[in-house]
Amino acid sequence: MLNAVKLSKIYEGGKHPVHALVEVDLSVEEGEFVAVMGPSGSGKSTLLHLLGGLDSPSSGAILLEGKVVSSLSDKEATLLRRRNIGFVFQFYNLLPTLSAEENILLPLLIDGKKPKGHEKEMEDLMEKVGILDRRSHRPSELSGGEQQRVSLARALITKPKILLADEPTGNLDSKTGSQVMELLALLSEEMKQTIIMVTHDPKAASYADRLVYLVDGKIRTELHFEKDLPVPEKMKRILRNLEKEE
Ligand SMILES: Nc1ncnc2c1ncn2[C@@H]1O[C@H](COP(=O)(O)OP(=O)(O)OP(=O)(O)O)[C@@H](O)[C@H]1O
Repeated sequence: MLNAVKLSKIYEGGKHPVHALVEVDLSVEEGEFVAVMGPSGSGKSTLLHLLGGLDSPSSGAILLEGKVVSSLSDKEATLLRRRNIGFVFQFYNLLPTLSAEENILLPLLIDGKKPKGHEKEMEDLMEKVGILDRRSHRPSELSGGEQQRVSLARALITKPKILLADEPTGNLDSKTGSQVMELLALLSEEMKQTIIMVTHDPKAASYADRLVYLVDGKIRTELHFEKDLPVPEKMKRILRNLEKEE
């Protein structure tokens, strides 16, 4: 589904160039749920931004379903993002004046589509993420967990090939965070949604199928979890890996 080949990013402009990513190779299968962890400054967000076409690499390539997407014009990259990539962020990024359902339909409007034909999809999605009874609420009338569910539905309304999540539980309490992670795991398992998630939280990472651990812009370790391995067992392995790194 998604391949990064010798992906490097150098930020120029400061006193010294920063080598944020150094020849990273990564292949993600359809329906796979990958967690990316690593110390602060190890290149996690840079990787996510490059994979999502928000920034371009200094060298190397990104292929989406075999097609090179890392050297597109700005216009092409915008269309690619709109139609193939869903984003979820730590602070939800919902528009405060719009209701939950208006927020969810926004990506379709931006893409010039009429929301009318998508009512059923939207309702199915709202039901799936558990906010159907909150459809008319504005973000300020929703809890953090509910807002994150709205932002998840908004990211999925365009049926993106890849869902990219940057610290999706970073602003949630532990219980609400676990509920959101259960939802992501369910989406990957049942809807074959491909997900790449950056997180600092070992518990959140334990819901993924694979952990990619970055250090100094390179993949230091990868843990592949067997299917159906319980979350607490995955967490033990992740914590063991973190101990080894520290
Ligand atoms: N726009 C930029 N210009 C210059 N340097 C940058 C820029 N963005 C990131 N960097 C640097 O690149 C390196 C990797 O940053 P990145 O944000 O990808 O790390 P991260 O692992 O996501 O960190 P954190 O966990 O703290 O969010 C860091 O040294 C950072 O200071």
